[in-house]
Amino acid sequence: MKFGIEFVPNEPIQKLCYYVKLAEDNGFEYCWITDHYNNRNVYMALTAIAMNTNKIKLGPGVTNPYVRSPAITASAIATLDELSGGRAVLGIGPGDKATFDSLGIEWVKPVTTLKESIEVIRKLLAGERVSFNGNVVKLAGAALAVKPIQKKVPVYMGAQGPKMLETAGMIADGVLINASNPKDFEAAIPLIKKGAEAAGRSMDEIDVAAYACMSVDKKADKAKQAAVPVVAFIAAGSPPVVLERHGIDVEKVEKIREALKKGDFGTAFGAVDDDMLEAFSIYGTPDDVVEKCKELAKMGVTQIVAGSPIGPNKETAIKLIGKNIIPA
Ligand SMILES: C[C@H](OP(=O)(O)OC[C@@H](O)[C@@H](O)[C@@H](O)Cn1c2nc(=O)[nH]c(=O)c-2cc2ccc(O)cc21)C(=O)N[C@@H](CCC(=O)N[C@@H](CCC(=O)O)C(=O)O)C(=O)O
Repeated sequence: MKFGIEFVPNEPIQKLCYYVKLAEDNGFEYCWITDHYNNRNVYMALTAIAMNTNKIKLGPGVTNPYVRSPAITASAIATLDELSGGRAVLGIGPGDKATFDSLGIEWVKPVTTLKESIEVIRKLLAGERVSFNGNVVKLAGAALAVKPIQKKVPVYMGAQGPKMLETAGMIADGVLINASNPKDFEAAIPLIKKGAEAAGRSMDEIDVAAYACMSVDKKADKAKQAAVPVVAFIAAGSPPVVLERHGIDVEKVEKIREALKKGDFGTAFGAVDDDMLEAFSIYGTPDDVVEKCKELAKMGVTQIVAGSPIGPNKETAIKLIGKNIIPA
């Protein structure tokens, strides 16, 4: 099992560099930085992290082809790969509607847009002069003047919907799935497999990553409390099919949604119950978390990404994961 770590760049980048270096020293292999316009810039964060680390692979987890043209993403990834000595990975997904609404961007054909974007990004990174007349993506003789170090920069897709998962199986080197519970992978992996088989690929070529809400502490209850706020947002953003899969009380989720909209975090977090915590996070002592990681491995997960909050105390949690969970 590979381990990754996710950070939202919503705190000073110098702090992120410290945490990622600590994660690298504790055996984490991947660092994923989320990409939302309202947080610190993803590529500036990745640049600083690349300059402060030596081994950990790093990349956006995940960017999207709407806020930046695929050629700009290809240029950023080639630059990151050169700067990091060949450690860049590209995590790219369809982005989210709320963001595009606030930016006045039309969310055109996400599956097609992802497919075409990944195709042209790969061509640009391979040093080709690209003319492409797709349904969505158009290029006329575009080429990069910067070459990545890696012959083939791994491309991971952020995906949750069935078509997106199938597409990831067809074209991606990895899939980053925002989920923490084996039931979600029971549903997702057959779809990825279907896409892989349709493209004549084997599942061995695909790194299936659980992009999980994780909270680790020596005290289980402290870990549980720290997971509550993140789980509230996940529950509120989960489609009905996911709530049903986990038998989550829809009324309680509606209550959380309304409270979050009003900024009433006390009510929202107070409505988070154990079913939601089980469904949408991996929390507890290192031993608890090892057991949950083993269950995910049995489902076919090959990378576990420790996502927010990581633990009540990030530094302690990173060390606990490095010492007790990664080696297990
Ligand atoms: C578009 C959407 O795909 P989805 O994968 O479910 O999107 C949910 C999330 O994956 C998406 O919002 C991600 O960008 C969220 N996301 C992040 N989003 C961000 O904006 N920033 C992040 O940092 C981020 C991180 C992240 C990490 C892991 C992860 O799994 C997701 C992450 C969807 O609705 N898909 C459906 C429908 C697809 C569709 O639109 N089909 C249409 C059009 C077909 C076509 O496009 O050609 C049709 O059938 O007509 C499906 O897959 O079946």
